[in-house]
Amino acid sequence: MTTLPTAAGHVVSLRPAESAPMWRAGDEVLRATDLARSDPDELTAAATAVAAAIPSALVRAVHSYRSRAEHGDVLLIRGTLPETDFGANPSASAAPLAGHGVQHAALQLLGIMMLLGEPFNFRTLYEGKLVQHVVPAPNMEFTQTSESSSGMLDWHVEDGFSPDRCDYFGLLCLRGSEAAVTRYAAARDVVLDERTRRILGEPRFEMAPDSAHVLDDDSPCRTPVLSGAPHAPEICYDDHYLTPLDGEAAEALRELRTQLDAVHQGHVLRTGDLLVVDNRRVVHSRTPFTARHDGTDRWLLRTMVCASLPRFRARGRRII
Ligand SMILES: O=C(O)CCC(=O)C(=O)O
Ligand SMILES: [Fe+2]
Repeated sequence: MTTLPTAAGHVVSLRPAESAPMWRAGDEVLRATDLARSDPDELTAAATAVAAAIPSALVRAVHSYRSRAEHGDVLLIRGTLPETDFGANPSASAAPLAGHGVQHAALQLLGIMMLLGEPFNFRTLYEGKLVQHVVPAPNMEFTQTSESSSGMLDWHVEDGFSPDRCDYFGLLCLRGSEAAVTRYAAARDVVLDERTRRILGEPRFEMAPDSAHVLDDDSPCRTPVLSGAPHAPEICYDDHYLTPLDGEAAEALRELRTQLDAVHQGHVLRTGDLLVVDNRRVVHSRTPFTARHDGTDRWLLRTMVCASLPRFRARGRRII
């Protein structure tokens, strides 16, 4: 395994010999089970077989990321999938995990993400699927959702309207697009004067749910934008769904927005790349790409993780 600290985050590249035990564990699971019929708890339990086969160097890298994140709040793990044809991509985020290739990939994604906590989803998001497809969908090109393509997917955190938003999410690339750059900016990298920082730390903002959620009540919640310890600041930001409640708050938000553009890093995801993002400390976005809608489009799998076991248990279920 090679590890490469960069300004953007930490990159870990697995050699095929290191990934092979995980792939074999996945194959064994799939010989006995069709995961398309598994519920979210069964899917998670199945992925423990992959988790148990993770090479120790990767366990160490993920542990160092989750405990100190000294190389950044994003971790890129490369070489997680064998060179396989994953077939035609589905054209909706909530599509089932159909077929051996995508089920295999879902197990790798869940198996590794479990090192950070418990996978979960909102029941209001993509039919509560534990593993969602990030694929371009017809007529969704310019939306601010996982199904967008021709339009920029602007700066956001996942589910900023909810205190239950994930602590981490993982994006596993089955098929990339050279035009699609996944961009990220960490709260600890933005440079702001004391006054702006103070205003952003006050609940002078409202965050509304994004359009991907199907909700009865879509009223916004009051929130600060920056929070947490000074050495590990957290951020709750969205270009479209966050509203400042006064003029000073609006000005502070504009300064933050400028900083996100100034300090961001980016990565073009390729097959087998797993990008792990700290959703409490990082804002992300994705540049436009062209969708063909012919089954050969860019295709990622995404899952979200709750890192606090007491918080996870208090919710009482995996799909909340
Ligand atoms: O497509 C990407 O690289 C990012 C996707 C994303 O941010 C999302 O689905 O919310
Ligand atoms: Fe996102």
